[in-house]
Amino acid sequence: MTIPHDQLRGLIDHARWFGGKGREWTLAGVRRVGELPDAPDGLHVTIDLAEIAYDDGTTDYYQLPLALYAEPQDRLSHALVGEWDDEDHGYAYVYDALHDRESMALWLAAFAAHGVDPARHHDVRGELMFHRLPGHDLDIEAHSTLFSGEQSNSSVAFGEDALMKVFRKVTPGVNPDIAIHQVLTEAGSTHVAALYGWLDLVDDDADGTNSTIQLAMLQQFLRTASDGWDLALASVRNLFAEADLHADEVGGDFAGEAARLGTALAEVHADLAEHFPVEQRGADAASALADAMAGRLDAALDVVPDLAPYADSLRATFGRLRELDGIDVQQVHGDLHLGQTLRTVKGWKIVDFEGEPAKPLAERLLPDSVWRDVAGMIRSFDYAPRVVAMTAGGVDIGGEAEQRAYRASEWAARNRAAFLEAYTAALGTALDGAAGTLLDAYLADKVVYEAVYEARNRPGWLSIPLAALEESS
Ligand SMILES: Nc1ncnc2c1ncn2[C@@H]1O[C@H](COP(=O)(O)OP(=O)(O)O)[C@@H](O)[C@H]1O
Ligand SMILES: O=P(O)(O)O[C@H]1O[C@H](CO)[C@@H](O[C@H]2O[C@H](CO)[C@@H](O)[C@H](O)[C@H]2O)[C@H](O)[C@H]1O
Repeated sequence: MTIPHDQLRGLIDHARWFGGKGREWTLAGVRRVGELPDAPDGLHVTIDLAEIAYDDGTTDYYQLPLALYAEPQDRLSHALVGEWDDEDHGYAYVYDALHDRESMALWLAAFAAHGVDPARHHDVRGELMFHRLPGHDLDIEAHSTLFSGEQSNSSVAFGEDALMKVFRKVTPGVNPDIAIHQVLTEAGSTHVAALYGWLDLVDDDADGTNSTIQLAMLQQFLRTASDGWDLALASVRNLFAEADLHADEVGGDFAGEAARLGTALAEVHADLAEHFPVEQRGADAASALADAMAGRLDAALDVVPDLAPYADSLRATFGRLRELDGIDVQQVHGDLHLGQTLRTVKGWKIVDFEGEPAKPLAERLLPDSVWRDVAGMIRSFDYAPRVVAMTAGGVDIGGEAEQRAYRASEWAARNRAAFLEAYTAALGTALDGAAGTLLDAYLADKVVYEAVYEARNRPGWLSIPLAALEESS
């Protein structure tokens, strides 16, 4: 019997990493693409690809690492996907392998055994290829722990040594997260976690050609790092707790960190400009970009009708971009926000160079303007105080909500200014007319993207981008 679709549908539908929420879809097929070598008796660790067909005719593929046990595993009851008569391995109790230390140990061992020697890149099934960069000995005794956060992919830490990110939505081609981490690691950048390795699926197409799907990456685990988003929220809470003090007078002021983030981003942009193509594009590129942004707005209006009152003003912002003589483009992060930054004792690190999860992979490695990343961070400086203000709750005694809104704006403006000043100073650029127009357009495009993202993933937070639009209208 092949894999029963109804059991997998439940897994996919409820997963945080499933990007098709809010759309009509069917599970069109499930294909086994790999199996990890050296599993003990009674266990098979497989990788399947689920084909999701949407009612608009488009298709996505999601990676499902599974653990097929001959016997039920009580310790994994929380990760049970179902039980069925597996085509390859007979009757099996099937679990999400990322929750299972036995299965993850096999993944790590495969990186250790097959990754470094090109002659041994191939796994026993001949489709999975484990790669490693030299310079780090993996701790193969380390136990795995699955991250529980809000993620588009799934991350598993191995002790204090390594972090493996398993890409969920996969597509043939180069994954920017791997490509960019490889370049920045080899360039000695101090602002990323070093890349240790990655896993490819070499897929034989029906016409006999090969295409590679990148399934996972393994990197340095920044175990003691603090998430930039959490640090920002803590700083806002400090400010809100001191009703009569300003941001610069409160202990947890974030402006120094915002400035250091600006410098870190500038250094990453400089490294990316050195190692990936840089182009100066003409007026056509500016107008094409404006059209793309306006197109995204039109599509967003169908999903979030609440955007309608702001549509004219947003279109005017994109219209100013259309008038520019040209734009400079290079490799950028593509989806930067505070949740993609980690504060370590050695400074800020930037993570997750995969770009915007909603975009096709091929588009995400295309050069873009650095102002896209700058806008992403600035939107995050706007989000953090609004989230704290929104969740502060309680009865509004004596205009507390109004006071909090005022202080939220103060926090956002202070950190935006510190970040921008440090960023432009480090690169020797200025936020002149054209750059200002670009930044405004990217800010508008991001707020539209956020409205759709929140409507689909966190409807309770849709008010955040809408409030930002209201404030600037
Ligand atoms: N090298 C690392 N060490 C420690 N934590 C990390 C590392 N890379 C990412 N993280 C944390 O893991 C979480 C998910 O990482 P991310 O790359 O953003 O995944 P996704 O692509 O699923 O969004 C984030 O909260 C991030 O702070
Ligand atoms: O981290 P991802 O690449 O999956 O990015 C997506 O999810 C983000 C939320 O986790 C989302 O970011 C938005 O919410 C953040 C707070 O949770 C906020 O700091 C960002 O400014 C805001 O855009 C991101 O847009 C989305 O692509």
